[in-house]
Amino acid sequence: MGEDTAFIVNDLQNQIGFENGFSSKFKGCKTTTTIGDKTYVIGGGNDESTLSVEVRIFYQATGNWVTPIVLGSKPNACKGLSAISLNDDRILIVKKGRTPDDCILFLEVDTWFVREQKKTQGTEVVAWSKGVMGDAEKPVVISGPSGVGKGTLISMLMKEFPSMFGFSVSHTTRAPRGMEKDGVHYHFTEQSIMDKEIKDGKFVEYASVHGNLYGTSIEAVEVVTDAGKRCILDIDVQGARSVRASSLEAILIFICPPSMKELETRLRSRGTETEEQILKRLRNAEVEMEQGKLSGIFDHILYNDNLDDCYESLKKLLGIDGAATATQISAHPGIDLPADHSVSKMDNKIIINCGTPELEKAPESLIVLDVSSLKGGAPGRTRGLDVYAIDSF
Ligand SMILES: Nc1nc2c(ncn2[C@@H]2O[C@H](COP(=O)(O)OP(=O)(O)O)[C@@H](O)[C@H]2O)c(=O)[nH]1
Ligand SMILES: Nc1ncnc2c1ncn2[C@@H]1O[C@H](COP(=O)(O)OP(=O)(O)O)[C@@H](O)[C@H]1O
Repeated sequence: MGEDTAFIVNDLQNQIGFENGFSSKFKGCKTTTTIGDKTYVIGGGNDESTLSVEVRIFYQATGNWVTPIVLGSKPNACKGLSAISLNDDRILIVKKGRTPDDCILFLEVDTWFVREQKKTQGTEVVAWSKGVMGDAEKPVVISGPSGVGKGTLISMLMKEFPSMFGFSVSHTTRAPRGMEKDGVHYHFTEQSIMDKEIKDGKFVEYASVHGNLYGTSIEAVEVVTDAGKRCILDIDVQGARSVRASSLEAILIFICPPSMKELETRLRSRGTETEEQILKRLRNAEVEMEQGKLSGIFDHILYNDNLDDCYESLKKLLGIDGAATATQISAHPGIDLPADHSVSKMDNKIIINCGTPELEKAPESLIVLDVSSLKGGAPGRTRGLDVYAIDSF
């Protein structure tokens, strides 16, 4: 059994004077944890309404401070913050809050996602990820050639199960079609802006498709999961390959047309592309079909011949073909963690003591966080948490 108590911030403050790494406005509350020769100082100010939790890294070997690039949604500053390292690749942060995704957070410091970002950025990178209870349903990736019916199938799913599924709104540099709305169908953007956001690590994946840039932002996926819904992504084969290699742990489905002739008919009858664009999409469709069927990227292949039949098969794959299983992902139970708490680690369990030390006779209340089944660092989310409370002892 190993035990690893959370750092006492003042000790490190005295030893290395970490005020150097923070501006004076971050005087309020900080916590630290050390992994190897790096000490991560994580802190926020006293004004909870305006500031977010900031991160600095102190290199013990050289005595240097680094301000890393911070990806993901920064949590708001608050008074009670504790940090504890898990497997040397992420730091568990516990803070005052009412629900697990509000008070249990992870700062990824050496996960696959962060290592990839460090390579791209050439500097220190850390990423915030919210703790998610249990095995939230995996995101669903739908791919297939232009005109095969991806959008139609996704619309049917969202219409029948509006509280269960949420669409990941991609960014694209292509022009909007007649009925398309910015922020609903796509975030329509410019190449230079999107290039910068990609460089800043804001995207889970991106690809150049039919001459335009398309990408899924971390935020697009987070917005859906924050609403307690299962995320659906409509992305091309290159994007699906990136997702397959990532920690997103999605189910990947490729939709095939009954024939190339029928694909052309659908594309033409949709009437949204110029002749030149149609020809380009049909040429690309040949390659996409080959990669979709043979690459091993996809978990399932569906043929969209008769639309209703294909939709029924899709629901079956997602486990929602019977009314009994068509339930919404349940909301998180509240845990109401106070600012005044202490955190320690025993094996795969984090023990959060919410007792009030000043009141000697007050019953101690423990919250136990089981981290033995953590699933990946899906950008923005770390699944597989089990949280339970022991009221008093
Ligand atoms: N990699 C990637 N591909 C995307 C994304 N959003 C859309 N796509 C793909 O881009 C391609 C073109 O999409 P679109 O212009 O809407 O045309 P459509 O395929 O005819 O509906 C399709 O294969 C989409 O699946 C994204 O965020 N990432
Ligand atoms: N099974 C089907 N049979 C006939 N037409 C279909 C079928 N599925 C979709 N369509 C039609 O084909 C066109 C292209 O579908 P869409 O969903 O826009 O494709 P994608 O999103 O894959 O580009 C639309 O006009 C749609 O109504």
